[in-house]
Amino acid sequence: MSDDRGVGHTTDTSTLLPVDEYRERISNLLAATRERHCPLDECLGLALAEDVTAPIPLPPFDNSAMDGYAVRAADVAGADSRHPVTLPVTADIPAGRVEIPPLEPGTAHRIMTGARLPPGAEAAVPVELTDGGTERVTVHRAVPEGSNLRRAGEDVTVGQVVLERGQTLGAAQLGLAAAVGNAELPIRRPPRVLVLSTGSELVEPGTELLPGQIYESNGTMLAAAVRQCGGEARLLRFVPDEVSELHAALAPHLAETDLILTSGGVSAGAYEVVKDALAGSGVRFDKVAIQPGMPQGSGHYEAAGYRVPVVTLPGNPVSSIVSFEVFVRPALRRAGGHRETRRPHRRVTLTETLRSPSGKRQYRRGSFDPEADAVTTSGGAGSHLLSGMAAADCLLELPEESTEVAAGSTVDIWLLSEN
Ligand SMILES: Nc1nc2c(c(=O)[nH]1)N[C@H]1C(S)=C(S)[C@@H](COP(=O)(O)OP(=O)(O)OC[C@H]3O[C@@H](n4cnc5c(N)ncnc54)[C@H](O)[C@@H]3O)O[C@H]1N2
Ligand code: MOO
Repeated sequence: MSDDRGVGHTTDTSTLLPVDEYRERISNLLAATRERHCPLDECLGLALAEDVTAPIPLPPFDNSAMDGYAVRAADVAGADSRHPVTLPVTADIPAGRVEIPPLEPGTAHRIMTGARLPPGAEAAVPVELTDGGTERVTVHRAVPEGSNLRRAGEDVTVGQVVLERGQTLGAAQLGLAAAVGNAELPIRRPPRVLVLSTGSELVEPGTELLPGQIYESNGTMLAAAVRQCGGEARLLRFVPDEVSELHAALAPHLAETDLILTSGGVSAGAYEVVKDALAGSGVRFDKVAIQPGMPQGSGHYEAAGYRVPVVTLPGNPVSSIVSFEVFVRPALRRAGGHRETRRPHRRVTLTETLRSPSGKRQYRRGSFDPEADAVTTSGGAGSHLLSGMAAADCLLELPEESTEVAAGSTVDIWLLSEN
């Protein structure tokens, strides 16, 4: 039975592995993935393998920032509502027009936003400050030289590094890569993760649930967590608590797997299939000084000439996702070439008093209030309380030495919504 610290009293904490040491061990388990070139629309969330430099400036040419008229500033210098200036319109320049006639003194060209500026033009007069004429245009207000223009290279210069190796490619980064002319980018291949749950009590969601059965949820959750951090997940759903079935499920996938990630079957019960199948064959089972997530396994799965890294997470759903966050996510980020391997951390004020188990680093689930720079827990400490995890936008990190953290004190949080 667990107390409200979310941990039973049976564990001798002096034998537990420190959290940071175990995280390091998992990170060292995975090799960096290979570099390859990838079309832009397949690069979202991946890490850049090389710096990207701009072969062209941005904007590539001087252009108008407004729909209106390209003019010489002196030609409209005296214009106001009582003394409008009228100029002949001698060309029409839509965006994309390549050949542009020069602007002669005393004339205007009608020009659209993004269209190349004609030689000789010094400003653009927005159409709202004119009568909108197409043969002749009457300008009601003077505009200073340089108004409403966008100069070549004012955003990006030729040779500038626009994206850096290790950067995670999001929407804006991919937009910039396209804007300077890249059809593809050098990226690091996402780590391929085989996700497998174990447990004879598990039933496919969407089917009937009999007494004693539960819907399988860890596989879906962990596969999504892998994808969210830039990995490629193959979800094998689940196998019953049978050692032979576990080996059979893994066999067809070993050639194209960088990490086998299991959940369940690693604690002290009579039917611990993961432990039974993997112990003594290159996988170590340890207890780590973390709550939730104490029983962990890691090493290499060796079969049919393959040697594939494996991490076995505990089956309790919150233990499973929290230990993914703490141990597996940083390893996958590093293997996939991402510069940022950790979630953003902040020090914020705790709104309530929390008890935590001595000798274990506890991760509680929380809601961060950026206005108050404060955090409140979402649900209790129990490792079965998945709805509190789903409501959370951060993890609270309570250190090993603390048994009580008072309301008003400062705690570390990891923001789950960013990066
Ligand atoms: N005598 C002891 N019992 C337990 C210990 C211990 O040290 N001594 N450790 C406890 C802790 S802490 C954890 S965490 C769990 C880990 O157990 P397992 O990894 O062996 O996981 P299971 O027993 O298979 O399942 C635990 C729990 O989670 C549910 N589960 C499992 N897989 C899934 C899934 N894919 N989807 C949804 N839910 C799943 C399962 O039904 C159980 O309720 O052990 C404690 N016990
Ligand atoms: O305390 Mo267990 O590790 O339920 O997670």
